[in-house]
Amino acid sequence: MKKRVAVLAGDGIGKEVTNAATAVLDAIGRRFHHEFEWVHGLLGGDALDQAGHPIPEETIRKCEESDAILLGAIGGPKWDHYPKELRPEKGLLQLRKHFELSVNLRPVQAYKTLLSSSPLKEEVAEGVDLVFVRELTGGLYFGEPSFHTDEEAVDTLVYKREEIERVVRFAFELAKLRKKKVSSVDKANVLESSRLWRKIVEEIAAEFPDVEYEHMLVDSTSMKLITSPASFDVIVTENMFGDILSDEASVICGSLGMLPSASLRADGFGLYEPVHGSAPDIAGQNKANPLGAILSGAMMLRTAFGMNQEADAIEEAVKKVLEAGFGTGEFKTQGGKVLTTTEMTEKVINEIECELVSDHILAAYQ
Ligand SMILES: NC(=O)C1=CN([C@@H]2O[C@H](COP(=O)(O)OP(=O)(O)OC[C@H]3O[C@@H](n4cnc5c(N)ncnc54)[C@H](O)[C@@H]3O)[C@@H](O)[C@H]2O)C=CC1
Ligand SMILES: CC(C)CC(=O)C(=O)O
Ligand SMILES: [Mg+2]
Repeated sequence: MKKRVAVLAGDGIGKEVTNAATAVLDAIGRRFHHEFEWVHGLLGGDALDQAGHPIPEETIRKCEESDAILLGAIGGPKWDHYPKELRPEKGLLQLRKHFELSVNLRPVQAYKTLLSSSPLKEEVAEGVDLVFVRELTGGLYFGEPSFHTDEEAVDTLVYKREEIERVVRFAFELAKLRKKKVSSVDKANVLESSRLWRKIVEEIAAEFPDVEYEHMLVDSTSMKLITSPASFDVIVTENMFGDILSDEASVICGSLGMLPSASLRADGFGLYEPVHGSAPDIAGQNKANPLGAILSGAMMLRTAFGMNQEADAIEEAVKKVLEAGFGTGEFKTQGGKVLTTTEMTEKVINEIECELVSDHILAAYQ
């Protein structure tokens, strides 16, 4: 099956981890007889430098003509002084808005072999398997007016009923397929938008009597994510809270570099990217953990193309490499082996190709 994927590598480690993801997906293509056509486009600071805009028209067109979007990361100090409309981050926000990618899934899983790398006690991190369902195209990141002068600064937080309904319903549907628990996170003791959010959660919860739900305030949620992360199943929340809490939760499994994500439109079209940013502190050093990007590739296979077996193959390969004690430099590996980005990518590809050999052997004796 041939699939066309727009690849927007972006800035900093975005390029390194996206190369890793496409190399792994090519290995999957060889094993399962799929062809991926990679259509490269500019986004972020790189686009600003080369085309004068953080999201050129041509990039939008390439994405429109593709079956899915694979993204690295954007931004960096080089572009921080640009006016807000030209900042790399604005390019990413416009992309999300243009494609109406309103539901952002960020799964967090504790890998047994990485428990010792978690800043949490092993018994606290163990068994964590939760997913953030984050609203992605509303709230503070998009509200107008938004400006600052030397004397004042304004950001606007607006949520429309339908924006809340869409993401909350998605969270309940997802919980039905998992452990049947939704934690809705807001700041309803202070914010009007959170009060509407809470009301809508109650309405939608009534449609899902078999799903348990709770309302939680964002401040105490940030504490509970650290003290009892395994108590969560599906966490649904608005744009900024989801952004912050998911970075916090990433360290449960030892590194921000491990977390993948999918950003989905109502019809299933999606963008797949690791949760982390462009990491200017390690960019260009072949140090970045590529697993968040590689696992985002697995999410793409499963969600965009219905390639479940292929997605499983990537996730299994990642698990095996971690179980063998390999990790990238940011892990506090205890006696494990530290790999570069390219070495880690090769290890994952080797696992996939090793299975290819055994598939061939099995086929010969069928
Ligand atoms: N989706 C995106 O493209 C995002 C872009 N950004 C942008 O990235 C830039 C840097 O932001 P930061 O706050 O530093 O966040 P960051 O996520 O880039 O980095 C935070 C810390 O985590 C480490 N880290 C991140 N990804 C890693 C990986 N794959 N392997 C190993 N270590 C990793 C970095 O080295 C750094 O110490 C900013 O310009 C920001 O706007 C930030 C978040 C998301
Ligand atoms: C870079 C921003 C636009 C958003 C962000 O940090 C994220 O979506 O994780
Ligand atoms: Mg973020």
